[in-house]
Amino acid sequence: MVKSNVTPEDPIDVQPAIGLIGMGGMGTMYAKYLSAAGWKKIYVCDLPSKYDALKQQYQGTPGITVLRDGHGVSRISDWIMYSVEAEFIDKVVAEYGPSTKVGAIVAGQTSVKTPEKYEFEKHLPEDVQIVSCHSLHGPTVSPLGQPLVLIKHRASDDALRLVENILRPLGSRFVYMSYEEHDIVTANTQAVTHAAFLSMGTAWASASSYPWEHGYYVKGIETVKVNIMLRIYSNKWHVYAGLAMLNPSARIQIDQYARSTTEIFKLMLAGDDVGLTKRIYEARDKVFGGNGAEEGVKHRAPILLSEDILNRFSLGKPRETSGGSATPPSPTGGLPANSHLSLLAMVDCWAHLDIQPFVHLDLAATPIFRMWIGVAEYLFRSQNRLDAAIHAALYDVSHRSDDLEFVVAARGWSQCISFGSFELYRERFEQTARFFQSRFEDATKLGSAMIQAIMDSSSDENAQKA
Ligand SMILES: NC(=O)C1=CN([C@@H]2O[C@H](COP(=O)(O)OP(=O)(O)OC[C@H]3O[C@@H](n4cnc5c(N)ncnc54)[C@H](OP(=O)(O)O)[C@@H]3O)[C@@H](O)[C@H]2O)C=CC1
Ligand SMILES: O=C(O)C(=O)Cc1ccc(O)cc1
Repeated sequence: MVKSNVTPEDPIDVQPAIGLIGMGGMGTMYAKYLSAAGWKKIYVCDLPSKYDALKQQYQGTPGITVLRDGHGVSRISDWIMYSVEAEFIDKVVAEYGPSTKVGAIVAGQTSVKTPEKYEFEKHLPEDVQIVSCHSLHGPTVSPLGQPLVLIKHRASDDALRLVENILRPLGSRFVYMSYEEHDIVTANTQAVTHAAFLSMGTAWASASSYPWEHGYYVKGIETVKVNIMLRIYSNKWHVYAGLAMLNPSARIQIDQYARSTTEIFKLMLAGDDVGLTKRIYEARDKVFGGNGAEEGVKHRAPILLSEDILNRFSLGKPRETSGGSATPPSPTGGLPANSHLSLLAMVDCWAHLDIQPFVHLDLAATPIFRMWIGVAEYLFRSQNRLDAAIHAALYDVSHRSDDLEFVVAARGWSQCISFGSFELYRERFEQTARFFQSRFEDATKLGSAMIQAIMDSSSDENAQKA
């Protein structure tokens, strides 16, 4: 085996042969960083039908050799990563797994690990080691400082060291988990968070309303909601479908999210002031402070930037509101009061499932999850803002039609995911995505800048603490 403490500065004949099967968003990102670091033997492939185009694309790129298919890559590589759709992992590993080089180490980049583990165990030869991985961010986000999960499943310590050394140039933070822990954590963080944003998008699209156009969703945390929703719908549908439908824990979390949304909406319709306030306060205390919350949660610095900075990333302009500069600042920033049903339901859902989002935040947060907790925290840690949301939920009907659409959408997504049909999921996703398509380019740029600003501000804070 290649020595585990190898670096890109070592001569080519002692460097590991790195294999990448699947050259979509994630495979391409890994190829870029590993080649730039100086690894000199990187073998890549996608489907054989894309061989010529890929060869053209990588002509002259240092260290990268394009091969026709996964057999070629598997036969010569010491570390191989499958970066293909989770839906196809069975077929792809069944085909190329048996060609894996004797003693090689195999990984998958799939966002859901239960099927990957099963297929690796079924199709990889006994002498092959398994150290899987998962970058907890999309391909357009810089990997620097982001969590990169490593799963030492069937491997020696030396094999793990070698994988760490191969991947070090990404600059990510290694997080160690088992296959099983991975799927529980990502169901708690990604799957249920995506359900909220998918539902927002479907609700707005069903109401034929661009949220940045009528002036309700253009400031502060509304900006975050809109930008992240657009970011998700501009990504590949299969990424979200796979992690929601193939992860055994995800359906339970997504079902609870729909249940929380519906039950809160019923309390709103009934005008049940006491019942709604009790329910929301109990959830708040459990997740953000009070009985049952971790001590550290109550004292940590907030995640989000100031409202003024968030406003810079808005796709729209606020509606003119009455009242001049003498008007005192309102908890809603002068906009019609929003019930923030999506957030009330999120915190209620975390509370019901005994999920402690801040524990996941420190361990394995994706940028989107980090921002979603930030938004929830912004609302729930301010008594004024939370009370304004509860008051709006009960007595202000300006957002009521959006809330109704949201309830229907959340239930619809949960039901779709429970059916487990990729085709149905794709149709739902693409129907909403088509409605927003014209703004994807702007939203991707704004969203990336917003994510970077939030990441930078939290690393500044950490640096100050250190
Ligand atoms: N995008 C994201 O934000 C993240 C994704 N992931 C995970 O990484 C994996 C890849 O995702 P991503 O790169 O975004 O998806 P892409 O769709 O961009 O890339 C997957 C690539 O694999 C190709 N492929 C399919 N079958 C084969 C095969 N038999 N041999 C070689 N290549 C094949 C696909 O071709 P074709 O399109 O023709 O099917 C496609 O080019 C997924 O499992 C995803 O869950 C993990 C972290 C983040
Ligand atoms: O940050 C998120 O949740 C994203 O949407 C990007 C993403 C998608 C899939 C992954 O496996 C990891 C990250």
